[in-house]
Amino acid sequence: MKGVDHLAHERNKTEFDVDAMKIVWAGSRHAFELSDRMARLVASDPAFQKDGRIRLGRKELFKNTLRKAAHAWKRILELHLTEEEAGWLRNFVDEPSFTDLHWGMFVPAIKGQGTDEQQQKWLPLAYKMQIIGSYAQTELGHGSNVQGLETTATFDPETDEFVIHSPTLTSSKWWPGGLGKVSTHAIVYARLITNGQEHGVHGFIVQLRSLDDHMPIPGITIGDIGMKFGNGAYNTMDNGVLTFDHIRIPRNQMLMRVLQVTREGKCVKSNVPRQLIYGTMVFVRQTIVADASTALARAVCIATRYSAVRRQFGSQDGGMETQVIDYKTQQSRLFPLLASAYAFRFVGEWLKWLYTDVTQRLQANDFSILPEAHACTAGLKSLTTTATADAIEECRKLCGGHGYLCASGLPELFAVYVPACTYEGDNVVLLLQVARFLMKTVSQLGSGKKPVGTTAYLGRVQDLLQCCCDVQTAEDWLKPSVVLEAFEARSARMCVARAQNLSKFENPEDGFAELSADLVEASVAHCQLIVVSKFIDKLQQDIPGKGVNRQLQNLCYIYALNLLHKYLGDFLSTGCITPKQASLANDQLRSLYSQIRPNAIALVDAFNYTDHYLGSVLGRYDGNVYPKLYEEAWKDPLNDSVVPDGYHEYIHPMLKQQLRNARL
Ligand SMILES: CCCCCCCC/C=C\CCCCCCCCCCC/C=C/C(=O)SCCNC(=O)CCNC(=O)[C@H](O)C(C)(C)COP(=O)(O)OP(=O)(O)OC[C@H]1O[C@@H](n2cnc3c(N)ncnc32)[C@H](O)[C@@H]1OP(=O)(O)O
Ligand SMILES: Cc1cc2nc3c(=O)[nH]c(=O)nc-3n(C[C@H](O)[C@H](O)[C@H](O)COP(=O)(O)OP(=O)(O)OC[C@H]3O[C@@H](n4cnc5c(N)ncnc54)[C@H](O)[C@@H]3O)c2cc1C
Repeated sequence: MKGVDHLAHERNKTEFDVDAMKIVWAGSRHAFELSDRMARLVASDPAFQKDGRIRLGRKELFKNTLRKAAHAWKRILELHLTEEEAGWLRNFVDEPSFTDLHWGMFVPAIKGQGTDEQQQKWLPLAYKMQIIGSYAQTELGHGSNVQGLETTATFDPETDEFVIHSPTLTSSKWWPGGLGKVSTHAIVYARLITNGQEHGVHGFIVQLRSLDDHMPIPGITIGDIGMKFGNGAYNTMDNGVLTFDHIRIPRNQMLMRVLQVTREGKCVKSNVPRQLIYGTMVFVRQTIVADASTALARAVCIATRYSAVRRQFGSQDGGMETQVIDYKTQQSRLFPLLASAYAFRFVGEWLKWLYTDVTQRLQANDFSILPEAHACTAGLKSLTTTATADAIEECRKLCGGHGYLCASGLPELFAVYVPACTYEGDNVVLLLQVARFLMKTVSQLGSGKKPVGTTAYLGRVQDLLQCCCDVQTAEDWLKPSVVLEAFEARSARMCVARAQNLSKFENPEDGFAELSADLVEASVAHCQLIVVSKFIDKLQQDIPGKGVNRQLQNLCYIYALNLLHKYLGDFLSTGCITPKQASLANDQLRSLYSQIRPNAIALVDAFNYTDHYLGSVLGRYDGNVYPKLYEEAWKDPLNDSVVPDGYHEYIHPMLKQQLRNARL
């Protein structure tokens, strides 16, 4: 059987309506149609082809990205694409570029932290791309510790200006995307100083380059920070270094929604909390969670299709060998990743809803759920990006040797994805933020303050500390209430135990530092509970399409029970379940793998990825892996000549030398 036939055969086994699942995956029929149209538009446009990208040198690669970004912008204008359509188009172009920072951080920062007048002035310029913006927060010396940033913005009342200055080497802005070679402006985060007093870190709109000849404004030193991990990958982005030598900007270029500086240099606080200065990060972290499912689905799609095409061992009587997807070990590594892709999709959808809700409340001056929004975006960003980065590497291994070839698409996907564990907040630092939120919530339980939202379960902490898991058979693990209670009890018990340990310290900050590794584990448990509960919520919705809900149920339980298996130490040590119940969960997991198996190919087809987007010979829709892999090898520049360049200089003399030695 050829690879092509393998996948056709697999598709015939499907037990659910794939088209209906495509809509569930996309979020709505509208989102499906729109993303499908944009995917095809990009795939059919030769200007967006990606072949050979990994072989380009840095300069060529970067220029290629500039060309694509300009072409994308041209198409956006010609076709009058909406912001939503343009977002999809960017996704399928599949190449990090300065436009990400412009649309994803510069514009949102002005929207979130700028006053109405500032928005009226700057947004039209940004929307028309008459200026290009970056987000310059991180410095050489500090990234995580935002309050430790050293760049200063000192108000000069004589001229009604701020003087932006880099006082030390470590105060050099370092990392901002789009900054190195493209951006004309940036939101620069600096310590505000007025009348000799410090007022914390704030954002300032600073012009960096001339709009006429692109030369840096005098007093500004700016460039790219150099090559990053992997070929192609994130090297399409010009992450930059920037220093200021007493650069003057008008007073009205400080983003003043949170704090206003008057003509006299007086600071006047508005009614919005200081934390809103961090609002852009909340927005981007939310988009990163949605993107995690996209990247994970891509890797899983490649590994699943290839696992159905690939055969090793098991031939009987000269018959065909076993498809590697039929090995239980392959299933136990692959199917939880497939389930995670769906789980992250749904939690991403929910987080988007939460973010929209918070934004509306903020506009009405209701700041009550900002701490929860921060904890959820930080925690889920950390959880989903860590899991996705690990999963991409696991998918590479699931594809055996061929997974290591760039033609598999996996090395570049890994290299481009892995910094998501660091940017927008190091994943451990973010989990520590979640831990602070959880410990605060637990400490307030005694005062009668009822936790709400994702921490509502902590309000039932007494019950959760005492509850006994009600599982007697493997089938009992298919009850949503049972699974939910196990995850709630585990998280609640871990939180309470950490809080009790913390209370033993005289100084809470000392305790927090000493127990930080344990605290991070509690944060992970809490975030996993959120993902499981949002998946279960999804199952309660009316989901049309033959067999679709059944598949989603299977995936949901695979996600939850695999976590239970992986984090068994937590569940057993907190006494949430017994070893016998853990063993029943494992039995159920194996059964679920068998049920998912015939649907695996259709479940990845439901992602609706074009071959262009996947960029993988192993993950081709038609399964025609071997002929294409063979064809691909000959495209390598090393194969341009039969005898390699360097033969006469290095190989030939060596061979001759050996011949001479042999004669001696
Ligand atoms: C192809 C061309 C196409 C063209 C078409 C264009 C159309 C395209 C359309 C759209 C494209 C969009 C694409 C978008 C994609 C985006 C790409 C993103 C790329 C990624 C680039 C990366 C950027 C960055 O990395 S920016 C830098 C990020 N830096 C960090 O994250 C730093 C991490 N550190 C922190 O967050 C914190 O400062 C801290 C929390 C760790 C600090 O701790 P601490 O010192 O304790 O904090 P303090 O300042 O004292 O404050 C404590 C209190 O504040 C609360 N809090 C903290 N953070 C937040 C927050 N974010 N929100 C709310 N509240 C917060 C905290 O809980 C404390 O509260 P408490 O009540 O006092 O306890
Ligand atoms: C590809 C990429 C793109 C980026 N784009 C931008 C951008 O556009 N704009 C921008 O401003 N920045 C950008 N950044 C910077 C990024 O936001 C920071 O690198 C990130 O926030 C991590 O900060 P750091 O580098 O200071 O790490 P560090 O904080 O120095 O982390 C080093 C180690 O210390 C640990 N650590 C740090 N603090 C603590 C703590 N309190 N407790 C326990 N452990 C701790 C971390 O877990 C980590 O293991 C980008 C970074 C990358 C890699």
